[in-house]
Amino acid sequence: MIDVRNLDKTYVLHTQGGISIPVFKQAEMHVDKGECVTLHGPSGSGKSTLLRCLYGNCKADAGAILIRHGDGQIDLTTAAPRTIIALRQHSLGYVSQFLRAIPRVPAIDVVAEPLRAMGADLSMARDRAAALLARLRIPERLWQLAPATFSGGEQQRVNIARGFASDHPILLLDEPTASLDAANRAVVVQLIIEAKARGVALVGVFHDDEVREAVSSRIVTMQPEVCS
Ligand SMILES: Nc1ncnc2c1ncn2[C@@H]1O[C@H](COP(=O)(O)OP(=O)(O)OP(=O)(O)O)[C@@H](O)[C@H]1O
Repeated sequence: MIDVRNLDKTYVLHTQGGISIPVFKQAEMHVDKGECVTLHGPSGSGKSTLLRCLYGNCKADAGAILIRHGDGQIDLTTAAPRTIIALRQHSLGYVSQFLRAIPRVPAIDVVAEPLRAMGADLSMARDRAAALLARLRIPERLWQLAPATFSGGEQQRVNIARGFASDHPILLLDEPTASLDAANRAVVVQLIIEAKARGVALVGVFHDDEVREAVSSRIVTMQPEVCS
């Protein structure tokens, strides 16, 4: 589902004297259906950067990122913006660390939106959204409110519900359990295990050791590049 080949990434800080920050060189990764591959390594080793590259949010300097899309594959490093939009609509989901929702949209519609974009009808998408919000213990009285006033953990659970509501065959998870208590972490672990069983290919960063142990099919260890 994902094939990363010889990927290089260096940030260049043009506004700070052109300083270079090498992040990874010749990175390789392969993810099959039904696997959860975990990126692990010290702070600053490039886990979030690699995830952002896999979502097309960060441009690599060299190499290829092949993503399964329908019957074919798309190389994210060379794909046109409209191809990346189609890929995100149908094939590639992403749970970021923080919820970025359109203001004034009720939580239930924030969660239902990716399913609607895939063509689901409104009542089916809202039913699925409601089931996930309930599973993630968001009180029903909040469902019709916009998440802007929710607590950090509530916003993150809305974000997770949104990621798992759609049926993307690939799902990227950037520290989805960071601000959750033990009971909610357990729900997220269960959602990941169920997604694997459905054949979803997942790539995640999990700082919590127990979560990592529970969900990982394989762990890819990243080391910080040393500047010379
Ligand atoms: N937008 C950016 N511009 C310049 N440098 C960046 C940018 N984003 C990340 N970096 C640098 O790239 C390196 C890798 O950062 P990244 O956030 O990918 O690491 P990480 O392994 O996810 O870290 P953490 O575990 O602390 O979240 C760091 O040295 C960071 O300073």
